[in-house]
Amino acid sequence: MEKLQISLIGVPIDFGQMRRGVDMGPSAIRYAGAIERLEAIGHTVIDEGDIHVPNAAKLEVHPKLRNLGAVVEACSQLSMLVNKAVKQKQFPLILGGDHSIAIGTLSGLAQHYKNLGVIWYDAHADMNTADTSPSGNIHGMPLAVAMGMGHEKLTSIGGDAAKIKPENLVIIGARSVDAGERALIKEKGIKVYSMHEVDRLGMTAVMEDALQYLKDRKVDGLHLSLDLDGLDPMYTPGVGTPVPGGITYRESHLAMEILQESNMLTSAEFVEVNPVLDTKNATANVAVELMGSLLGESLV
Ligand SMILES: NC(=[NH2+])NCCC[C@H](N)C(=O)O
Ligand SMILES: [Mn+2]
Ligand SMILES: [Mn+2]
Repeated sequence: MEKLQISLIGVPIDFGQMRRGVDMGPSAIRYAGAIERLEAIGHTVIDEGDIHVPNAAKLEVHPKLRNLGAVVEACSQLSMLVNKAVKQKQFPLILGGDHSIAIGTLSGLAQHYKNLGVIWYDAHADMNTADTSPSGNIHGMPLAVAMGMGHEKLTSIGGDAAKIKPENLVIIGARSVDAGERALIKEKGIKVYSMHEVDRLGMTAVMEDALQYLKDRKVDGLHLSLDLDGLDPMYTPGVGTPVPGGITYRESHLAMEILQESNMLTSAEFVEVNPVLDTKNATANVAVELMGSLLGESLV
């Protein structure tokens, strides 16, 4: 296995939604031993620390985009850091924070990867715009923004062009999809392995199929965006928008191991860990264990 230079970037933001506390996610994941775990595999970790997240109350507010100004600021900074890491041939590993940060991550990656593949491991499709969102929460919008849809202040971070192509995106674990998102998935023909497919085909087939699909698309990089609410809340209770009937702990490790074996992965992010809602840091612990499987830990 290739030993990586991992650029670890924390994004302590909870402005993309309403449950306070997810801004403590990066600390919780660090306390759960992320760095030690990655170093034990043989990787080098360059810890960039946490980016500065400005006070939302002092920045632009928008009736349908909660804390717009703060999210734009944080994502712009993150985009630059991710871009810098990729330029230096490092592997960006981003710790959230709520899922709005993926706007910054994908923007930074898109400066380099012109045909980026994305695996979105999540109970949700995160593909709303201000017009379709039931909540006004930007953490439910990053995929729409990355495809070039949504408020100009969000879509223009790191350049106006769309950051990902709809046909290079694979969603795994979906089970709570809003009407507007469903319409967009249909319209764009986006590949979704919902819980139905996970149950029916099993995780091995889902992952092998997903990776073959992305290989056929000739992607030049592969990003994993893992929302801890993709797993069933019995394993990861510390998330702001839990949805029952999720992916199991074992299926998730298997998915990470298959991703590792593929040798395709070029970046990853772990989001929505909310210590305030967690029990004994269980969710951060799962995040770190999954990082281990994803980045080459072996059982024997
Ligand atoms: N990253 C997340 N946990 N997203 C949850 C989004 C929930 C819902 N679809 C919304 O737009 O508000
Ligand atoms: Mn989610
Ligand atoms: Mn999400």
